[in-house]
Amino acid sequence: METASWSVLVVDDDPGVRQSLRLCLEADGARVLGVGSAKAAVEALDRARFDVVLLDLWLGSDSGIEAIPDLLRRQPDAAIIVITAFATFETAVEAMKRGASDYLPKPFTPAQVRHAVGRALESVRLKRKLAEAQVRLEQAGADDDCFETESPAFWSVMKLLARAAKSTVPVLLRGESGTGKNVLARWVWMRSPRAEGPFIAVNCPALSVELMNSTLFGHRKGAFTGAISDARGKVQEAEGGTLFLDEVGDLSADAQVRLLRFLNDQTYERVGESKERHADVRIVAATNRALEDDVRAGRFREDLLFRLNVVTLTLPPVRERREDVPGLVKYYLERAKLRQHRPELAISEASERAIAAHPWPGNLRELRNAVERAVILSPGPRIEPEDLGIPEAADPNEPGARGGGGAGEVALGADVSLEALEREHIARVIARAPTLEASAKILGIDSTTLQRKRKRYGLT
Ligand SMILES: Nc1ncnc2c1ncn2[C@@H]1O[C@H](COP(=O)(O)OP(=O)(O)OP(=O)(O)O)[C@@H](O)[C@H]1O
Repeated sequence: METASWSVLVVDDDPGVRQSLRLCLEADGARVLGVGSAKAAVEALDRARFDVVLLDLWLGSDSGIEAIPDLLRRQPDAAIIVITAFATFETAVEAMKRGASDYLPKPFTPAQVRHAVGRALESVRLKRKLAEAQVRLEQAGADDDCFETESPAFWSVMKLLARAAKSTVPVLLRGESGTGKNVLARWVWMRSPRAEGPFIAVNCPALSVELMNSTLFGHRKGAFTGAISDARGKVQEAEGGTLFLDEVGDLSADAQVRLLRFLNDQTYERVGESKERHADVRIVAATNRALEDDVRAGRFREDLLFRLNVVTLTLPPVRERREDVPGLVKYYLERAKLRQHRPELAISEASERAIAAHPWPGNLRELRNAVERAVILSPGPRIEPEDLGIPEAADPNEPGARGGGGAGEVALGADVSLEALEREHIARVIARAPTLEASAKILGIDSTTLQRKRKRYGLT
């Protein structure tokens, strides 16, 4: 079946079943490990990477179904195929809900096992290829950035930004996740008189509260346990250039005080030192939160907000710049075709309709990932909606097409797959809930399952 090295974890309390699956899959070139309990499966996944897990649903006193989330938490990109002698539709649905990718009823033939594992392996490889492509895309940055626009909302942002770029005043970029705040922060720097200086980006939520001040402002040797030598902070690294504070609302109270002082007179002190230092640094900050709410809740200093707010621009979400979508798709498509060596690939009319109807809650990031995904996945000469991972939209020329549907609407009971319904529902809940935790709560699933589903549906 496969020549490259691949691995399967068989989880079954019956040694006979483990042995026969091992023989069948090893004959095809798999590395197979058999274990008899959910606990042993978890330990195996902690120790080594597996492509496919064949999981019996009845493991003596353990329940295979219960174990699925735990197994996926360890290796989210592994495919789990559940096997059981008690095949019922309900257990299959339950297993899928918890993240299994397929279902194999006992008794099964070697051919059925090979077929199911082969399919799972293919999807695991595609998933990994997509994840790698996504990482490469995020790293590629400027190569794929497009600032042409037909949207009055985006146009006025760009016009103001171009003016602000020439000065040294702080800029605050607001907007939903994926609207391009990081990209525009760089854009400002590149068009500013400080383009020759450094661009230093700090992702504030990634900093631990304990190390936030020292990361930003540096520290003196011995200032705290682990401070084994003097260290300069990001502010000093950004001397003569621009310091970009992404998700600035996540700064600790103490770091907010230090930043406010720095914005007032460009002075600061390293942690554990009383010597006043000076740096010539322009601050660009971004947030996808309503900082005014944080001010009201006492989480963010109002005086700091006023200082950061000198030029504030709110980037419109994709649903409010729909006129740009066809141009952006064309732009992403041309580049993705070059990258993936598929110059002949075209886009179907059904895909164009689906793209126009989809709400794109993940904004530009989601749009670009969907196009890249489609260029990788599309088996034929034309990209179809399923390659993009978005639901089909009704054809207005077809008799019986539903009228009055808003952007991206998927009607209950219409000709749509359960998967499309689930995707759409998750996308909408994420778009309106304040946090991912809140979204998970509304959806009745845990945050890890939500993360996995977001990844699967490209809802980044
Ligand atoms: N001007 C642009 N042209 C084309 N694609 C863009 C542009 N801006 C952003 N993108 C795409 O969207 C992705 C996300 O952009 P970016 O990280 O700047 O968004 P963000 O608003 O900072 O998101 P987050 O709040 O999640 O950090 C980029 O990697 C890129 O694929």
